[in-house]
Parts: sequence; structure tokens; C-alpha cells
Amino acid sequence: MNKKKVHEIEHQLGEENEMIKAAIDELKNLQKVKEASTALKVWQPAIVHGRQREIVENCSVPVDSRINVLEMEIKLCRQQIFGFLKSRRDENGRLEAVKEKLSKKKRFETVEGKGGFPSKEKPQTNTKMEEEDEGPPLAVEINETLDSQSFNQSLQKHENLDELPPVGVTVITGYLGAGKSTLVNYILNGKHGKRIAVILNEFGEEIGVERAMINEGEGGAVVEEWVELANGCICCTVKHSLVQALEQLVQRKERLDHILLETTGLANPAPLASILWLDDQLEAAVKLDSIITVVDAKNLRFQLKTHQDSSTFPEAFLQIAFADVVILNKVDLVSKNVLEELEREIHSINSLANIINSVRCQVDMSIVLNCNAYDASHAAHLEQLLEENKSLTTKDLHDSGVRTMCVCDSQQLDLDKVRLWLEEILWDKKYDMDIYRCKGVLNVVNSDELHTVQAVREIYEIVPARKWKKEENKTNKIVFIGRSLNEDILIECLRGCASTTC
Ligand SMILES: Nc1nc2c(ncn2[C@@H]2O[C@H](COP(=O)(O)OP(=O)(O)OP(=O)(O)O)[C@@H](O)[C@H]2O)c(=O)[nH]1
Repeated sequence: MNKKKVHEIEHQLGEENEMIKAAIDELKNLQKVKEASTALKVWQPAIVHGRQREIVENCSVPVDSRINVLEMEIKLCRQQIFGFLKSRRDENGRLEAVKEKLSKKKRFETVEGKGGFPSKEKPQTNTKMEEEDEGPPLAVEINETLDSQSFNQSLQKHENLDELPPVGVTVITGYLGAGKSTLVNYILNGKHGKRIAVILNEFGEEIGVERAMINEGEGGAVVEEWVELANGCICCTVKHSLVQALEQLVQRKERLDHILLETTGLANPAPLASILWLDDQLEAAVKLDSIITVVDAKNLRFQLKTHQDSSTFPEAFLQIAFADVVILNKVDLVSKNVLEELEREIHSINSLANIINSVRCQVDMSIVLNCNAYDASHAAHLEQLLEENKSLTTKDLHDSGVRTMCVCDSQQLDLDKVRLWLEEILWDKKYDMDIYRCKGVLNVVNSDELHTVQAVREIYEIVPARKWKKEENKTNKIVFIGRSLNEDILIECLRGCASTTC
């Protein structure tokens, strides 16, 4: 399956390469024509002059406009190639992971055959379906057995798995000791009746410790699965294991309402969004619900300042910058004044985030489950956020240089131009801006639908959300969160995306 996909990607890459070559050849020829036509205006020996005229006369296309179009085509081809290379890398990575898992499985069978498998590590597979499931590479515990009737029902439902709505994934991040596990515990014990799977990412020695410290819900959530990902941080080394873990979980989609993914305290949450957005198979089965960052009110200032004088950027900043919800926890340990300052500080890093104060993460469940922070159907909420950010001044500069900026313009936009612009600033880092997060609503030419744009690091998505309402002011509003943001350039670029046909 993966091999086939790799071949497909390679085929597409080949085609894209051919197109780029053809476009470059044409561009070279056109540039010769352009040079020749310029040279015609300069004195030349007659024979050279004649040759130049011939080149110009043989060219029937309007050179300048064709050159512009070709340059655009080449750029698009490059972006496509960039995307294919990335997919190929991901696919190859997954292929390797599957191979490794296969070889492990072979080892497992050999050991089991000799009766020597340590019981703790042996997966408790109680049904045929579970035996057939490919487990994630690391520890997986299945806490439920199915009787034959529910197994059959489950199998029937299994056939219609694709028709089920995607399962929401809440990423819980936050600095070391902020209260992430406390939040997971709280959710699992809440009276919401949801069936929840938990994925934990801990470093080597900690494996199993987190698991033991979290109490499964009693009368609340049914913990379907615990998946512990070892050996590294989700944002780098265990990415493939995470994809596999998610894939395994969604095989049981009919028995799951939600997935919680608790990261290590030193994780940068951005790559997680890209995993959930970029993986085609996963995309239909799971969706990023929201990124929740738990913040320790007592220690936040210290955590933010720790790296201020060094070149490394504190994870605490990034975790706040990417958050949709910030739970300002341990408010019992600070005064009201400090709390207000902290709220200001958090908003100066990320003014889009919804800040909730808490003691022991006791927050309203609706804030943490089914936020739909990335869902186009929640365009109204997004619009409200953007409206609040409109008044934001660019002088709200945080010490770190991380700032939030809102740019607005009322002209109808050309979607291709918007894509090119976003790719320039997110992928090519044109203008040296470091954009962590971007959210916006767009008024697109030839469309009566409001479009939303979402970006986390280099991954972005533009989707039609709903029809514009009559009374609405069709303004484009985009909020950027990042470092070295340049308001003038952003506004100029947004205006440059205006459609010329309207
Ligand atoms: N006083 C006070 N203590 C809290 C609060 N919330 C959590 N704690 C305590 O803070 C400590 C750390 O909480 P955890 O939930 O383990 O934090 P964590 O973010 O999962 O920690 P790591 O996994 O090490 O990153 C525990 O001793 C909690 O009991 C709070 O609101 N007030």
C-alpha cells in the first residue's frame, strides 16, 4: 500500500519535473526574444540585426505577459514538487516503520512460540478483530473485551467506517508540571459519558509512569485505549508511531468519541497539526479539534524568561503561541494582580487564545471537548475572534518579538494569488517573517461563500465555510501570530491578492 503510494508520488514528481523543464526551456527562449527585441533598438552590424529581427518576428506570443505566466507556472511547479517530496519522505518513513514493526512481529512470534513473552508486554487481544489489528509499535493496552454479539455489530459498523464523522483530537500541551495530567484525569472522570482514547508521549524512563498516575474514568469516560509513545518527542522522532497509533485507533472509530493526545512538556505542538492535516488517510478519520495549552500561573513568568537571553526559544512561548485555549492553571497560588498581568502577557503572545483560569484544571467540559477550533463551520466564532483582534495595535510587541497582528482589506481576493502569497511567507520565509499561526476570513472573487484560512507553521488550508449573510460586511481579515512580523508588508501583500477581474 505504502509502496504503491510512493510510486504514485514518484510518478507525479516525474510529471511535475517534466513540466518545470518545459516551462524553463520556454522561459529561456522567451528571454532570448526579449533580449533580441531590446537589442534591435541598439546599433548592431546588419547581419546580427537581421538575426535578432528574425527571432522577434518568429515569436507570436506577447513576450512580457507570457514570461509572467511562465514564472508563475514554474513557481507553482516548485511548490507542487515541494509537496510531493514531503509526501514521499513521509510515505517512506511510514514504510520503514511498517517494515520495522513487521520484523518486530516476527521476533514476537518466535519468542511467543517458545512461551517466553513477558506478560506485561503482551497485548491483551481478546477478539479476532483485535488480533487482526496492527498495533502501534509500542505499548498498547486494550481495556475492554467484546462479546460475540457486539463484535458482530461492531464488524457490521466497521464496513461503514468511512461514513462515520471524523473523531476529534484534542492536543494537550503545556510546560513541565503545568497540570496536563491533571487535566486528562479531570476529563476522564467528568460526567460526559464520552468514550475517550488517550495517547501519551513520554520520554524513555517515564513510560508507564504517566499511565499509572492517570485514573480512568469511573462512571464518566470509558477509556478505550492507552497508547504510550516512547523514545522521543512527538514533534520529532515518534511522528510515525503517532500516525500508526492514530490509524489503529480510528479502526475502532465506531467505539470512540474523542482522542486526547498529551504531549511531553517540551513539545512544540505545531508538527502535530501538520500530522493531522497532511495525512490523507487520517484526514478523513480524525480531525484536529483544538490545541489546549495548560499554563502554570506560579511559574509562567520564570519559564518565559528562562531562555530570553539565549538564542533558543522557550517552548513555553511556542505552546502559548499555537494554543486555541490556554488554561491558566494553579491560580490558587497567585494574587489577583499577578493573574491579570499573566493574562495580559498571554494575550500579548497570542491574542486569539481563549484564556480560562482554573484550579486543578477544573474547567467546563465544553471548553475542552469538541471546540471545533479548526472547523470551517465555526466561522462565526472565528469572525468574532478576528473582530476582537482588529483593534490590536502593532505596538503590542512582546519582549520576545512574538506578536499578534491583524490585517484587513475589503477587496475581493484571487484565491490563487492568496495561496501563492501564503506559500511565499510560510514556506519560502520571504520577508524573513516567522509565522507560527494564522487564522482568517476571506472574501473570494466569483464566490458567494465566506472562506476561512487556517495555518499552523507551513501547513495551511483555505476552505469555503458558508454563504455570506446579506447584512455582513465582506471584509478580508487575517490574524498572524509569529516573530518579525511586518505589518506594512502583510497589508501590501494582502492588497496585492485582490482580483483584477472585479
Ligand atoms: N496548587 C496547585 N497544584 C496543582 C494544580 N494543578 C495541578 N497541580 C499539581 O501540580 C503538579 C503537576 O501536575 P501534573 O498534572 O502532573 O503536571 P504535568 O503537566 O502533567 O507534568 P509533566 O508530565 O511533568 O509535564 C501535581 O503535583 C499536581 O497535583 C493547581 O491548580 N494548584
